[in-house]
Amino acid sequence: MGCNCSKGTPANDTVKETRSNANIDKASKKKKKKSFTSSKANVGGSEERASFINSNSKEATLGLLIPSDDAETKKSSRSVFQRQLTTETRALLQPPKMMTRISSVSNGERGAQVVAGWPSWLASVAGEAINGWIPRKADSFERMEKIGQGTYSSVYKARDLETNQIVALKKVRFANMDPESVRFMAREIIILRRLDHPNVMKLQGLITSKASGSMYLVFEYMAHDLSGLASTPGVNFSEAQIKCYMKQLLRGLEHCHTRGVLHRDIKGSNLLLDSDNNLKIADFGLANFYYGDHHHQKKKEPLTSRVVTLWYRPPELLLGSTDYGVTVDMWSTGCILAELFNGKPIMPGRTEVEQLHKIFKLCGSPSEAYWKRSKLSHATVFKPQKPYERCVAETFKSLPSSALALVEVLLAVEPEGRGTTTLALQSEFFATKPFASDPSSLPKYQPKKETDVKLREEEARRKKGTGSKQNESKQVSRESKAVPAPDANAELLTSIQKKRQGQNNQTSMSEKFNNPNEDAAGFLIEPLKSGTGQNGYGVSSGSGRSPARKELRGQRSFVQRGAAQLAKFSNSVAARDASHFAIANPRWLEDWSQRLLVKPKDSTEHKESILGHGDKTERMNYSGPLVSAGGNLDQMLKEHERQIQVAVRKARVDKKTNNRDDHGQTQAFLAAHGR
Ligand SMILES: Nc1ncnc2c1ncn2[C@@H]1O[C@H](COP(=O)(O)OP(=O)(O)OP(=O)(O)O)[C@@H](O)[C@H]1O
Repeated sequence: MGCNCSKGTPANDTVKETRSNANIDKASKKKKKKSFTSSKANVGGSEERASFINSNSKEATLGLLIPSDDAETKKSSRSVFQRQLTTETRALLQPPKMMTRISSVSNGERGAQVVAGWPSWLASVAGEAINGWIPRKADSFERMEKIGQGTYSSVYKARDLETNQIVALKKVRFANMDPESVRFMAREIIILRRLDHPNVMKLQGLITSKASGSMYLVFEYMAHDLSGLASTPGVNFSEAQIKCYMKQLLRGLEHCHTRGVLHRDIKGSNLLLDSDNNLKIADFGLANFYYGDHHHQKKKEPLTSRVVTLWYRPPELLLGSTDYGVTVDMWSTGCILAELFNGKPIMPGRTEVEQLHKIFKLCGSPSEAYWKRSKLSHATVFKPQKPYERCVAETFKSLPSSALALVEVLLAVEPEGRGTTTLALQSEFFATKPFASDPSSLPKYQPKKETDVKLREEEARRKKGTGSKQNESKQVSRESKAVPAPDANAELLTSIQKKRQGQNNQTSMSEKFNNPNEDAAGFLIEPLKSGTGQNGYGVSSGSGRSPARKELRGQRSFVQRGAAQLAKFSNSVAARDASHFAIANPRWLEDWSQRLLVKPKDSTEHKESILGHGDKTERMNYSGPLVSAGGNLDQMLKEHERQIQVAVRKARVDKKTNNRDDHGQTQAFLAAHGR
């Protein structure tokens, strides 16, 4: 039989309530007695010390050191990158284990932070995120090329001159130190500092200067991401390899959940791989703390439902749930598992409505009992009149039975059925042959990330002289590699960005990010040189001779190459089955019709506050209705369908005239909807 994780509850995902802010205050009082002296750290690791002299004892109490209680870190011979307080002081300053809000620190503490080199704007707004750490200096890194562009950050490759290690620097810039965006970043930092696991990206340090309005998060450099790797022509994952990646993902997630953290944006491009195939969960920009079920005594604060990239977003979030837990990450994990076998994303929806429809078509619609007990805010509109049958088994009949059993559990349409990471790790999938490969036994791949794929495609297009506009080509490449549109979860983030931009209307943020001079401020810039192989990443190294290769050859490959292409535009959108949806509440009808058709351009949409909780009121804002209020859902969906068809026809014409590839259909559709 399949795995035994169908009835799990998040029992293992508990977190202990630990220290209170009182401890932090205590620590801050201690700190007040101390003063800094500067002393240059030696290059080379363990001997390095940034002195922090206790004025009484003259003892060095602050060192550049590996957390001494971190066996894992030591074992992996990671050197240390962030100057930290001693173990004792650090323990006192640790963020509380179950923290749901970003609390401010005392004036004394803030003062100490400023003395330590943090800018006061940061210390005052995000004191807790930087507690116990002192900033690294930009000039202790040699900055190399830009390797990624996120929604609110740019990522650079760099060399840490103190350790000679290659790192990734994630640059977050704040327009006028906007407190809200600083707090968002602080939440990410606090969460990252809470986590310490080989399968979770470790925050190694922070770079800032007193003057600059930006900040860099320092991470270990990772050569690949799972999404980019999976879509590489010629790369076929074996079952043992898929198990290897899934095991690491589940272990990393188990750690997050145990520490009370929901990732809320699990997708292939956020699963980074080093050259030895070690997987780390990255990008905690949407992550938040949550209360497990055992915290009933505490009033649960609502969470926002506008998280998780659309293709990986579970039905309850699409239905407006604000009371959820680890099960949202379990759903995304199920999508990834099926995708790895399938060779392409399994539910590439373009709108929330279409996404929900795809989910119902594949996973069936929830039971009557679920609709009743869940009281989801959008249920009145989206409860189908006739239930949808589940067809996961038929759809994925080529999967090994133990894999299918796990997919069935993880993609349970009702969240309670999805179990936990711990249960998934105990499932038959991991207990049956072929067992998960050891990461280091897998082939070494050329460095290749989703962003590399995009860049390469854009470059190829430029060479071909297709003359397509930049943003169009971005969409093509995104679609062509079956990567979800980045604005699929932009609802939450656009407002942050808008805020930043709004307060700095001379130059757009992206212009600033792309200005090499501005970006380079304070860094030693790498001299132009060829051959990055010395940096120790992915060189295809005769892996054909390795035992892993033999093992791979003997195994079935599940990745259908052609499938890694564009999830092609299809007319079978929500409109097809519009009649399934009950139309009960005209207000929701109106909201959803607008949501379906209108890009939330000027949106201050339903957005969780930085304290980690949703707004008390359901609030959605739109740029303006495209359908008249009071229209019925059938009409609205028909209109949607019509617009899509017009867009498709237009794309076909464009394709002929512009000699573009067939991804143009999607571009045209996106363009028609103002995306
Ligand atoms: N440690 C790392 N090593 C190598 N590349 C990285 C690393 N961290 C991030 N990147 C690259 O930078 C890109 C953006 O990073 P990240 O996803 O953390 O930023 P973000 O602004 O939160 O992005 P998003 O818009 O996806 O939420 C990633 O897609 C990834 O390719």
